[in-house]
Amino acid sequence: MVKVIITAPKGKMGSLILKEAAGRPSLDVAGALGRPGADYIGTEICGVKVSGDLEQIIDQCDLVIDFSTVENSMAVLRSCVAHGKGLICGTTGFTDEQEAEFRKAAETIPMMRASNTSYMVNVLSKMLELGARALSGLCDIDILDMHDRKKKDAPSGTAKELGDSMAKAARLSPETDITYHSLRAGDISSTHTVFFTGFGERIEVTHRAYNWECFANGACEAARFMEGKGPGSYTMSDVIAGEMAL
Ligand SMILES: NC(=O)C1=CN([C@@H]2O[C@H](COP(=O)(O)OP(=O)(O)OC[C@H]3O[C@@H](n4cnc5c(N)ncnc54)[C@H](OP(=O)(O)O)[C@@H]3O)[C@@H](O)[C@H]2O)C=CC1
Ligand SMILES: O=C(O)C1=N[C@H](C(=O)O)C[C@H](O)C1
Repeated sequence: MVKVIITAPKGKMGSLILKEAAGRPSLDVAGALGRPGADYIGTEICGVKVSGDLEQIIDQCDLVIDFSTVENSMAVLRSCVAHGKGLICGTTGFTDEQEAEFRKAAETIPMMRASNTSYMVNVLSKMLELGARALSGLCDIDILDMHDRKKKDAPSGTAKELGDSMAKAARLSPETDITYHSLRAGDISSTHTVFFTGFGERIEVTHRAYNWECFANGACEAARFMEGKGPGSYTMSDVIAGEMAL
């Protein structure tokens, strides 16, 4: 059983992950980390005590699951490195320098950076690699991500990851061969469409999340996958590989 600490227990993602993880026999939720000073610090959510200080509780876990803010995630990363704990980070919007710090950390701790933990999105990514390999040079490739008006980052982390994996598979540049578009409006839940646009014809591939449960389920699957793993960089592709026999 993996002992986890879950951050942001009042956040849209953190609250769903906590609820899902608390009901899974494969996970033991050892604690939750809330925003210091928040009125819910010291209370219990889903039967789990919420602390405002990771240093006080981190030794009780094997792994931290963090879907919060860029600022908090950087602090969580440094704590995990200092204490030799694993980390699944689903937060998006990091700078290139911050992403490099995650990669460096993977030399000493088990690390999973995953901008999208939905099983279907990670299957979609494999399908898109095939599309990009078959169609590169024959069409334009565009990615449109649509999210609610409160989302902080654009393009989404998913759009960037899908672009990176297509570019790698088809030997393209993710910056110059793929174009990114973002719409932030109302309460749209995560929607990604990839357009392969030729002349006289076009392919559009879309993933729509109706809510955030697919991401919470995937985060818990990822935590189960991380059990017993040593230092290194792991991805959702590794998590789904067993299920897809890839
Ligand atoms: N990888 C994936 O599959 C997915 C990733 N995401 C990403 O996850 C991140 C969070 O998204 P979402 O849940 O929608 O955002 P929310 O705004 O709902 O949640 C952010 C949470 O961070 C908490 N927080 C802020 N500072 C701290 C701190 N110092 N210590 C502990 N908690 C803190 C806030 O606490 P408080 O409530 O007290 O303000 C809040 O609950 C985003 O980057 C988003 O893009 C989202 C969906 C799926
Ligand atoms: O903020 C969100 O909602 C989501 N963020 C992630 C991203 O930036 O790709 C994953 C998913 O799209 C939901």
